[in-house]
Amino acid sequence: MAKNPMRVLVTGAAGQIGYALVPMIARGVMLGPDQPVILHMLDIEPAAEALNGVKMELVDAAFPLLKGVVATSDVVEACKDVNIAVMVGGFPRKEGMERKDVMSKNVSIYKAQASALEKHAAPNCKVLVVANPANTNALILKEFAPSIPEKNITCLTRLDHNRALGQISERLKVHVSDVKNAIIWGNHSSTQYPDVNHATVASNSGEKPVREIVADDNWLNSEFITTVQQRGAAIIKARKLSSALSAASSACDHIRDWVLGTPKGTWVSMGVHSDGSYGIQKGLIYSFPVTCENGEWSIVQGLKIDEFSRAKMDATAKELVEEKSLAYSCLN
Ligand SMILES: NC(=O)C1=CN([C@@H]2O[C@H](COP(=O)(O)OP(=O)(O)OC[C@H]3O[C@@H](n4cnc5c(N)ncnc54)[C@H](O)[C@@H]3O)[C@@H](O)[C@H]2O)C=CC1
Ligand SMILES: O=C([O-])CC(=O)C(=O)O
Repeated sequence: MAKNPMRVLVTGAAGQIGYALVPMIARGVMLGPDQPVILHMLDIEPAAEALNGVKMELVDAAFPLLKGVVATSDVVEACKDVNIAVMVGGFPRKEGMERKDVMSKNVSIYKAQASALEKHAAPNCKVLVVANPANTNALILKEFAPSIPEKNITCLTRLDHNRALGQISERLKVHVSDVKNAIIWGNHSSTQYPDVNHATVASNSGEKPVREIVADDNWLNSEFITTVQQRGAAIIKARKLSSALSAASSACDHIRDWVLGTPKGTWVSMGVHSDGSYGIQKGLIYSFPVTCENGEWSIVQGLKIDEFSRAKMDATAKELVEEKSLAYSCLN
């Protein structure tokens, strides 16, 4: 029997990530090839004409899974009964800025949209915050939408996770799908800690630790980490615009794995509210390794953390604590 359509909200849908993301959702990349969708697209009034253009293109593309499109600048209409909310709306950073430099413009959006989601989204709506500073926007959304369960509010660090896999695959000249279980700890910022201490590479003789196969701790502990941390800035330098197709694709990966589950033996990175695991302050939205099953994520437990990792995990947590107070000062 055909499934009922799921309603998927994309905010900032007239922007560049939105433009890459909505056709992926309409093609089934996010929720699977047998899951019909109704797209809810929100943007601000000055972008209404462009948003309508995106809607026209969605109609023109005749996607079999797309059962309806709502294009609006009314946040209540946009949030009505949505099952998934992908929060992209906001302002991207420009060359030379850190992601927290867009804080004052973006956190107020997340405070305002929190109550609309809380009041009008479907019960158990899953929320993914993409707009920067992603962890802190998600934290603000969580704090101003107290009736949405904490476990339903996440932020995107899957792009960083995929970047880490990509760098290892380039270095080893193996296919990226043969590399797994990297971890992004912490903030989606330049303090994030890309950790490959538990990552593996598939080979003819089974899975081998990335550290053993790369056999260059100096590279793994320095250049690899900074390349992943600075990849967003490198894309901005090259494109004069921040990453969009990779962000859209990673947002689909994040929701797909959350809803449909992670493959056995594989974990992914998600920004989720901390329950105190690995000594990270409770309540922060921090990126952890997670597995997903039956529509729920859980933090992978029991990984051995060495001194080098501990210091980096704490440094990025400290930045999140500082961002939280900066966010509240912007809201006052
Ligand atoms: N977490 C991650 O991995 C990544 C996050 N980002 C972030 O995603 C965000 C969007 O990036 P782009 O699409 O490149 O930017 P963009 O500027 O092309 O699009 C953003 C859209 O949001 C809209 N918008 C602004 N205020 C809004 C509001 N109150 N409600 C609804 N829509 C609103 C704008 O009108 C615009 O159409 C930025 O904050 C960017 O830094 C970008 C790449 C990766
Ligand atoms: O770097 C930026 O500003 C955009 C972003 O978050 C990324 O590409 O990871």
